[in-house]
Amino acid sequence: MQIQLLAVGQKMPAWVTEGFQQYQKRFPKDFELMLHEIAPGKRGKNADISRILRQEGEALLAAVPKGNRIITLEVTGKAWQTNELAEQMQRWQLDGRNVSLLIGGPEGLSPECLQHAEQRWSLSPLTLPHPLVRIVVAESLYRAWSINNNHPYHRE
Ligand SMILES: C[S@@+](CC[C@H](N)C(=O)[O-])C[C@H]1O[C@@H](n2cnc3c(N)ncnc32)[C@H](O)[C@@H]1O
Repeated sequence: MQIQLLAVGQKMPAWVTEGFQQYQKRFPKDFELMLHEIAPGKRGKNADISRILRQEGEALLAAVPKGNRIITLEVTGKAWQTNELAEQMQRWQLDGRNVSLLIGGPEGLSPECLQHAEQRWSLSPLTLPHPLVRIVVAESLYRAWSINNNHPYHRE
């Protein structure tokens, strides 16, 4: 299966790119984690934030391949424990569709993105900076994958 990580934010510092790739490269060929970055809107002095949010949301949704399961990353989403995430991953695989995980920009995700979500995933009750979110997501997915595949990465 393919998991597409769709994130608002480009031109990340090297530590973010390296951190994400550290985990991305560990997945086998039949379980691909792909990153698709969306350009953030320009937030000038008098920027119309609701318009920017809507445009970022449109760009995110336009990048989702038809039929994918959409899961939004939200502070107020469901906080899965690692074994629960591993179970979710098994369900996603049985379902046969690929998955798109949506990460918002500085003001979060647009209402349209939230409406399209089949599931909402929270990593923590803390609001995390969006560059960090993609790394934590990649590591958490890799850990869940390792549980489902009896790989020694995860230890109880
Ligand atoms: C800087 S945060 C946006 C904060 C914004 N005020 C909000 O409430 O959504 C950028 C993005 O990172 C993701 N994010 C941040 N913290 C998160 C958490 N604890 N769990 C899941 N996603 C998180 C969300 O997708 C969010 O849209």
